[in-house]
Amino acid sequence: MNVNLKLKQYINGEWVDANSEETRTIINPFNQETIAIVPEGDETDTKAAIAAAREAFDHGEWPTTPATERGVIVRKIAEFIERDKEELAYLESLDTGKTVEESRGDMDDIAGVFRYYAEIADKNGGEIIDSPVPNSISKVVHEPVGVCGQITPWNYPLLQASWKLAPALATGNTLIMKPSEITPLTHIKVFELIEEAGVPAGVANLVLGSGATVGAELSSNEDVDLISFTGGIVTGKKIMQAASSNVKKLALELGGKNPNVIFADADFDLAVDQALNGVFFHAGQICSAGTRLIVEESIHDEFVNALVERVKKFKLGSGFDEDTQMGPLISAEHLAKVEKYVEAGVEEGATLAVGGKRPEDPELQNGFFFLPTIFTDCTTDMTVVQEEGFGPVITVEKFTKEEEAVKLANDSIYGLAGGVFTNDIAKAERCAAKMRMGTVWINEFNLYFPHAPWGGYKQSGIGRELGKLGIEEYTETKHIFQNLKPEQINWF
Ligand SMILES: NC(=O)c1ccc[n+]([C@@H]2O[C@H](COP(=O)([O-])OP(=O)(O)OC[C@H]3O[C@@H](n4cnc5c(N)ncnc54)[C@H](O)[C@@H]3O)[C@@H](O)[C@H]2O)c1
Ligand SMILES: C[N+](C)(C)CC=O
Repeated sequence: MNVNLKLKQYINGEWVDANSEETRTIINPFNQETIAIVPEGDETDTKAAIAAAREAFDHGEWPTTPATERGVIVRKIAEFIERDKEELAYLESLDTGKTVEESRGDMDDIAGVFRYYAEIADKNGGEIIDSPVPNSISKVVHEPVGVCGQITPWNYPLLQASWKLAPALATGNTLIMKPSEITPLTHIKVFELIEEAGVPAGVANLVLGSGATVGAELSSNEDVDLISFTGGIVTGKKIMQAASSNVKKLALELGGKNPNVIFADADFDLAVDQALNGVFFHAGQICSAGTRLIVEESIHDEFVNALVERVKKFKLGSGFDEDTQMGPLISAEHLAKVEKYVEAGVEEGATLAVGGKRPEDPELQNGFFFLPTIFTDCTTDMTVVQEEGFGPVITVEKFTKEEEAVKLANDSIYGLAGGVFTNDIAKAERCAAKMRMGTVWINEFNLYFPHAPWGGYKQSGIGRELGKLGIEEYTETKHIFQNLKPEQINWF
């Protein structure tokens, strides 16, 4: 596909190179070929973008533009994403290695997010509340927070960006977006669409560059009012510290080590299928991947055998081949991390049921591939059970009693998501009520949509994206009290 992309940063309505003129080469994780050379911005580019966003917020029209008009513009972005879906899906797969079919699904989801926030942009108009004071009006209004820094990861580049861009724009904020330095292509494209939709100059800015420079400046700069971050827990903690500089509002969407509890009375084939999908989709590089299987002892062996048989038949390959089920990992660095993680599992005594190494297929040698891997005989104290590996690796633990399954599921510093498979709905509801996670799926795994909030308990994060709560992250709430018959107090 021939794509005509600007390959620049977007600051104050202009497409610009990095101040330093430095660049970064973006590579295809399937074959390590160069796919683009983009500007490598730094603190100076970031400061310029923050100044533009500050000016647009403090003196521009966007924050006071009627919400209905902002909704029209956000809806246009959704329409342009639908119009350019093939191009966007192509760029996302080129950049991340995920199958193009999956990227097409992401683009549908992304357009849906912009549509959802376009629809509710003008439905957050505040309320009149009962005042205890006679002859007074007491009203609550919602206002944009101000200048927002937004930082996204490489695994779902544009999807995670849409969860931030759409509500921020709909509510009248100005923003600076920083994508992961290794997957900037669909961000660039969507900023072209933001410009085409008529978002005024300075309102939405895109700075490309590393976390240590651009990300750190966004997090610590006192002209930024809010920082919304999606990424790893270690980075999240750094951002939390940096954001204390001016007590920024903070939204953190961090990692997960997500349990999937399979009871013996579950629909067996459904549970096997969803367990595989819940982990190996996008080669396990999903925050909510159900990498921690907790299986009732009476079906454990049969369940593991069924998983292994299916895993052996997976087709690894280019995301652009129609029969590919699983693409490569994102980078050489990440592949090395996953290998080390698997080595730790072996050293700690887990049994390797399948996978555990790079594939030997000659066609895959230039890509960052790792075989789908299943560990059995796992216990909660193991690194592979506690840490987020972010690769195609399942650990399997056994349980005999419902309370034990819930206890295992909750034995984690994370609390992003989890699943329960059973045909006993009362049991499923009991487990869901006790599982300490932002999302619990019953007889389903890894489903998300714009109307339902997304976020983590415990160290999986702070705040919520999507749904009505997703818009609240981008608004301040103000109480305005008006005395219609003021009287002197005469105290002093
Ligand atoms: N909870 C969710 O919804 C969700 C969704 C997707 C990914 N994730 C998590 O993201 C992680 C994988 O993504 P990753 O490897 O890109 O994460 P990462 O934390 O390494 O990087 C994420 C972003 O932060 C930037 N960054 C790095 N150091 C920074 C710093 N000091 N200050 C500011 N920004 C900095 C990076 O450049 C990148 O843009 C996983 O842990 C995954 O679970 C969570
Ligand atoms: C939030 N989600 C599931 C879209 C991507 C997580 O990595």
